[in-house]
Amino acid sequence: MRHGRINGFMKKVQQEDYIIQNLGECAIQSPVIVNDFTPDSKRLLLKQYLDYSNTGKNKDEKVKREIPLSVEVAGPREKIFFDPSKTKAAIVTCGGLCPGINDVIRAIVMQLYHRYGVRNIIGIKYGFQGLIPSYGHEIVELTPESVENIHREGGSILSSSRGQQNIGEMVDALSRMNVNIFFCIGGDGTMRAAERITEEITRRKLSISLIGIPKTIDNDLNFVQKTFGFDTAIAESENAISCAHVEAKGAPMGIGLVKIMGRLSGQIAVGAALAQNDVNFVLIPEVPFDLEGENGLFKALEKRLIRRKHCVILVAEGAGQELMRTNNTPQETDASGNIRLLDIGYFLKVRIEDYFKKAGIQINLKYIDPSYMIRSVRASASDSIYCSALGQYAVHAGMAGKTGMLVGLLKDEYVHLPIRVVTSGKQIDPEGNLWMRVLESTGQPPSLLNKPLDPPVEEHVVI
Ligand SMILES: Nc1ncnc2c1ncn2[C@@H]1O[C@H](COP(=O)(O)OP(=O)(O)OP(=O)(O)O)[C@@H](O)[C@H]1O
Ligand SMILES: O=P(O)(O)OC[C@H]1O[C@](O)(CO)[C@@H](O)[C@@H]1O
Ligand SMILES: [Mg+2]
Repeated sequence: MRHGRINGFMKKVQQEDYIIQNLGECAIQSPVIVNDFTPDSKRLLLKQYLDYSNTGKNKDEKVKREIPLSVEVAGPREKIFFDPSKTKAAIVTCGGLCPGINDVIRAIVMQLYHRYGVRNIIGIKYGFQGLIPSYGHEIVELTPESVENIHREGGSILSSSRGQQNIGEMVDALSRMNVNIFFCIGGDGTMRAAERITEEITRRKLSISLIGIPKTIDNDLNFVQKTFGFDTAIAESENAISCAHVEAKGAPMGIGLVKIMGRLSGQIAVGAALAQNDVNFVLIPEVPFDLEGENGLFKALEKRLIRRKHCVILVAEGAGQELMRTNNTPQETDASGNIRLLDIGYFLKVRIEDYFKKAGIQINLKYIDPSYMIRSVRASASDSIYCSALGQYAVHAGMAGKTGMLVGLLKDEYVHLPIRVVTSGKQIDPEGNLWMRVLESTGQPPSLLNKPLDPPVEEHVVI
């Protein structure tokens, strides 16, 4: 039996209260096409926590061996590891810019200063470069006054960078500067670096806590329900999609083609399509498609144009890369080792125009690429709320001496995740409900392939 607070009164809540009424037996087959129907017998456990505080010694052993799959819940701890009056904290921001970085920096500084009384907080400039003396970047002091208004601006007051730095040299710098807690704000690359930095700190037996905060508009960190900046990026994409829709409807046989960021995952494209509902085709890296052939994109587009006279296509920048590459295409990478993508937006524009020219159908295609405009803005209200929470929970974790971990939302709960589990990359499941909802709301064919793909060998991690 559980208790719930309703209108200020405590009310006993029992399992019977959660039974849903049915009008009667359902005897008619549903016309909805999905891979998995949801049976009434599938239920969500309500806020189940597990408390193993009275287990005596070897608690970690107990978690490893006896406790079912679970993660540590974030929050202030009764006992902390670092003495606030002697604690020095450092903050770094790495990888691409993202809405909300300044909100997180502000939240960390305010929480350290006002809740814990930490007075020594520094900012590392230009990502991990700032820890390498030869770059000559200054170290900046962070105070409540210096961060007071930074959340009103996009970008990062500390700036950022890409490119690998020597792990040993970075740990030398942290140790030389007597840093006790190192907050790393970044995406998958940053977390891979953070994992290696933690290993080196552990190898040297240093008492430096490393806490990650999940930043990236791509929302591609495993187990993290949502990275900060993602919601804002979706909201910012809306304008480009609306404009594409207006342009498509404003001319005979109009096509609005929008390319949106999203390197290895189409999370932003999917989110924007579901938020916008003017999109007719969503193309993402996780779902391959053919251009030509009876089931390919061109034929589907032609059918749609004949039927509705206009069409909006939203393509994630990482989609359809295999259509543009030949065996001789060089595989270029950026300074951090991320694969440089070929331009699917321009490629599709040229190929679609070419197809309809050959088919003798006059179209009007307008191509929009909002590019960096979706990530260099300030955070939306919902992202700002998320960023403050992440900053606050990161400080609680750091002060408690936790390390090699990241704070994040999982199943609507703030949790501590070991950094090693988040870096493997999160993608949209083409068989999952999210993609099914995209297919339903766009009306695009379930597959734009002429030949079905071989079934996947690996199983998806389901959380
Ligand atoms: N395996 C690694 N070892 C050491 N450093 C790494 C490693 N992977 C990435 N880094 C470094 O981490 C930093 C951030 O990585 P990256 O540029 O890939 O951005 P990110 O954190 O993934 O963010 P985003 O994808 O949102 O831009 C870079 O300085 C990069 O060189
Ligand atoms: O800043 P850069 O190096 O051009 O990076 C662009 C990439 O960064 C991201 O914005 C975030 O990883 C991606 O969506 C995009 O592919
Ligand atoms: Mg990345």
